[in-house]
Amino acid sequence: MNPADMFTQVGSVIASVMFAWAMFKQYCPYSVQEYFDKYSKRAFTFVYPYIQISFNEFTGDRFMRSEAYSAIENYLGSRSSTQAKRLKADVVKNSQSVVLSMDDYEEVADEFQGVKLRWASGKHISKTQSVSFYPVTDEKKYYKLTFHKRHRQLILGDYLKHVLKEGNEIKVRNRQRKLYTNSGSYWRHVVFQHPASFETLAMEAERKQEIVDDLVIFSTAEDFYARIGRAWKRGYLLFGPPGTGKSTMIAAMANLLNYDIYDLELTAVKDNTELRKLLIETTTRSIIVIEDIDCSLDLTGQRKKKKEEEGQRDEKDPKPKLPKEEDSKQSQVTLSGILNFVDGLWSACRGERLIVFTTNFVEKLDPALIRKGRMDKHIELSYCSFEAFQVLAKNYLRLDSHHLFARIQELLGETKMTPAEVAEHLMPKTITGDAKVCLESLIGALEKAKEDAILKAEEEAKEKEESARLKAEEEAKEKEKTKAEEEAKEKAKAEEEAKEKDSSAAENAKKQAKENGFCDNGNGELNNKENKQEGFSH
Ligand SMILES: Nc1ncnc2c1ncn2[C@@H]1O[C@H](COP(=O)(O)OP(=O)(O)OP(=O)(O)O)[C@@H](O)[C@H]1O
Ligand SMILES: [Mg+2]
Repeated sequence: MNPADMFTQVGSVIASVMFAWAMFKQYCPYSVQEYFDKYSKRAFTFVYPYIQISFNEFTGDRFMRSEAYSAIENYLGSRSSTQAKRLKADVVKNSQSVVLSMDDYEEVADEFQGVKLRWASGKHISKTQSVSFYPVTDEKKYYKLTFHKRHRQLILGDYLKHVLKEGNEIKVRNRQRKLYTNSGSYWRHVVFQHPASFETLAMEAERKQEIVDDLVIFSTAEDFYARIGRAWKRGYLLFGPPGTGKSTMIAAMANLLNYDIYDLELTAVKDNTELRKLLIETTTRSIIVIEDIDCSLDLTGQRKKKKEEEGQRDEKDPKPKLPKEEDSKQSQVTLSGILNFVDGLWSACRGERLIVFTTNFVEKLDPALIRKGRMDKHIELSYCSFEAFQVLAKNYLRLDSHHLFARIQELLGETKMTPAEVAEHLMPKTITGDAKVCLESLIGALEKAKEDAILKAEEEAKEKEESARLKAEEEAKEKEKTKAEEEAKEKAKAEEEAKEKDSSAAENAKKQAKENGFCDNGNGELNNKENKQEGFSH
């Protein structure tokens, strides 16, 4: 048979089969067709030696993107770039790099422990159109994994675990980190691009290393936390005066661990329920930050009576930004709400999270809030030491040593200056960026700060002396006054007594006179009765 005849015959066979199929579809009852369909698929599966698994892009009814799907997408990215012919490109990491993934209806092969398998991408186009308030996706993408059934155990176990792990790692490496802030009960985000790092953080090297080790140990200790039955969370309390690097350290932490930041503004949270909702929406590998927790809420006073609070709050204390519960309908977050928030985080949310509180006044916080177990590590950030200054000098001026360093070391030992202030003096002062100018400016500022501190101390001592003198004077005056009062009292008493004595003497004399025959003439004079009688007779 020549090829032309063969093609003609094959063509006529195909045409006949298609005609028969069309007739079958047209005239056969629907139930029979369904029955036929079901059993033909079963017969096919019986002889077909491969297993297929589909991973859909969306799962659940809330249009949640499947974590498995995105992990597979990342995992297949590197394989697609070498195998697939049609690729999709996406820009990540602050527009600095391009990530490739396979386009729809592409196939790539993979190998795991000598077993060959195939991944294919595809999509279902939904025919139903629903009118909805929310955007509806008509395409439902999926990845399909095909492998021989004799490798079922290996693929369903180790291989899929390996794909998800590697995919998630790639995702973390490629993702643009985000800085979330809450506006009411929702989180809004921007791309997080803070250049702070532990290398540039001005701090004693030993303490810095301790913090870095603590963070790294935490981030790699998933199995440890699971073994000891603790949630994979850690709380940090950063405290110290303004400008000592608390916020900078948080950014450095996020950069070190590749975490997102959730900056929680408590004053914008309506109540405890809203707080809980925000917490639940946070994602894994993130740092939840509450800055200036002492100002956000009057957390120290919530357990005390209102009057006590008002009496105890002095002028130096920052006023609570948040009105009290009864005064405000805007925010009713309470200390117990915060405690539940932290404990809820510890128990309710899967995955690794850090929670960081910052404060300028650690002594004002309720001990319950910062106890170990809630805030595991307390880190004090204080005034600039010479070691911290050396880090700043290296960062700002690229200087390891300079003859002016000795004077700076001496001055830093004698006066207090925050790293923020020191850093300000190290900013370029001339176009040529002369380091000496900066160092001299710092020395000038330190000397002035020292003088000011001495003057302040003298003034304070004077004020103290003056107030002691005034107090002594006041006390002496008070003493004199009491003495004079006591003397006057005694004098009055003596006079009273003398009067009483006189009057009783007069009374006695009167009595005596009466007894002797005298009477009172109404003028206080005593007349003899007999004399009177004589006068009448005349
Ligand atoms: N330890 C430090 N190392 C490097 N830079 C620092 C350090 N401390 C402060 N700075 C510099 O000072 C600026 C202010 O620091 P930062 O905002 O971290 O202070 P803070 O402790 O959070 O202050 P506040 O209590 O007012 O929030 C930063 O932009 C940073 O450049
Ligand atoms: Mg800060």
